[in-house]
Amino acid sequence: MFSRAIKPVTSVAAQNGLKKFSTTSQKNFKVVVAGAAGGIGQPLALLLKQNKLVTKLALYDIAPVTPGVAVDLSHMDTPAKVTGHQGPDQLADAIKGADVVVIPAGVPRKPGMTRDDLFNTNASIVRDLAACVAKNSPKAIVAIITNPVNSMVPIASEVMKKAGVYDANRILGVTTLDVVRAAAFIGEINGVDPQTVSIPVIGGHSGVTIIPLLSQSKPAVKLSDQAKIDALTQRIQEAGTEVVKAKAGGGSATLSMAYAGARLTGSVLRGLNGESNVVECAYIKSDLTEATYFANPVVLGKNGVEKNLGFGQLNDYEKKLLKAAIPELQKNIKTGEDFAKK
Ligand SMILES: NC(=O)C1=CN([C@@H]2O[C@H](COP(=O)(O)OP(=O)(O)OC[C@H]3O[C@@H](n4cnc5c(N)ncnc54)[C@H](O)[C@@H]3O)[C@@H](O)[C@H]2O)C=CC1
Ligand SMILES: O=C([O-])CC(=O)C(=O)O
Repeated sequence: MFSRAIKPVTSVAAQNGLKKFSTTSQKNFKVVVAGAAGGIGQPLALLLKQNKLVTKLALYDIAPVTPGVAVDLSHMDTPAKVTGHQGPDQLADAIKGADVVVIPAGVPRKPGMTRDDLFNTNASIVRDLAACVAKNSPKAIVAIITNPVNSMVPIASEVMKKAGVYDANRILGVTTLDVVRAAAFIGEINGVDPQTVSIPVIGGHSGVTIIPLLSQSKPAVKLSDQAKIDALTQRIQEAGTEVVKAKAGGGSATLSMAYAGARLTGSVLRGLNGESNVVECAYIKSDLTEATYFANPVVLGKNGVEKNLGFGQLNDYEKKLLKAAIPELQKNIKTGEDFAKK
C-alpha cells in the first residue's frame, strides 16, 4: 500500500529563519516609508517588501509617481501588502496602525553643500511628518534618515513632546550607513568579508561628529601607523561627500542608504518581535556626554531602544575626536530644538 509521508507543519517563524521562536511570538508589522518615491525611498521599499516580518508596507510621498511605485512593488510575490499614499490628504491613512515609520523624505545634497545646508527645507518636512505620527500612531518607532540627522531627531522629539506622546526610546536617527561603510572599508583593508567586521561608529551623522571607534574593531584593523588610522577615520567621516562628489550633482548616497535603512528597520522589527540581543548603532536621546543626543550601540527590543550600551573605552586619538564632535553636536541639536519650539 502507498503510504503518504506526513509533512511536519513548519511554523511561520521557522520559515522566516527565526527558528528559535514559536508561532506565538510571531507578530505582523506595518512599516511606513515616508519619502517612498525618492532615491532612497524606492530601493528601501523594495528591500522592505522582501522582509517577512513586514505584512503591511505603506508608501507615502508627495510625488505623483507614488501610487505607481506601490502598484509596481505589489506585483512581487512576497507577503507584504503594499499601499500607496500620495500627498498630505493621504498621510494620516498611511500612518494609522504603523509599528515603524521610516523617514527618508526631503532634499539631498549637491556638491559644495553641507548637510546643515539642507536644514531649512527638511526641518518642516520632518516636523509635519512627526506631528502626523504623534496624532495617528503615537507608539510607532520613528527612524529618521533625512538630513541633517543630528538636528532632525531633536525636531521630531520636540514635536512628540508638544503632542504629549514623547517616548525617547521610539525615536532613532539612522546612522547605520556609517557603520556599513566602516565595515566595508575595514573588510577591504584586512582582506576579509566585511560582513564579519564589527565596528561601532558613535557621535552623530555629519563630518567631525562621525566617530568610528577603530580601536574597538573586531577583527582589529590591520593598520600599523597613526597616519593611516587618521586617513581611514577621515574617509569614513567624509564618505557621504565622496558619493555626493562622484554623483556630480545627481544627489547623494541612495542605494547603500537603502541597504543600511533596511538593515536598521529589520533590526527594529526583530526587536519588536521579541528577539533578544539585537544591537545597532543609532542616534538617540542620551545622557552619556554633554550632547543631549548621541549615537552609539543600543539594544533594540519590544519598545524600541531597550538598553543604551554606551561606547566603552576610547583611546587618546578617539577622545580627541569626541572632544571635537561635542560642540558641533550641541550646535546641531540646539538648531533643531529652537526650530521646533518656534
Ligand atoms: N542618514 C543617512 O545616512 C543618509 C541620509 N540621506 C538623506 O535622505 C534624504 C533623502 O535623500 P534622497 O532619497 O536621495 O532624496 P530624493 O530627492 O531622491 O527623495 C526624497 C523624496 O522625498 C519626497 N518628499 C519631499 N517632501 C516630502 C514631504 N513633505 N513628505 C513626503 N515626502 C516628501 C520627495 O518627493 C522625494 O521623493 C536627504 O535629506 C538626504 O540627505 C541620504 C543618505 C544617507
Ligand atoms: O552625504 C550626504 O549628504 C548623504 C549622507 O548623509 C551620507 O551619504 O552619509
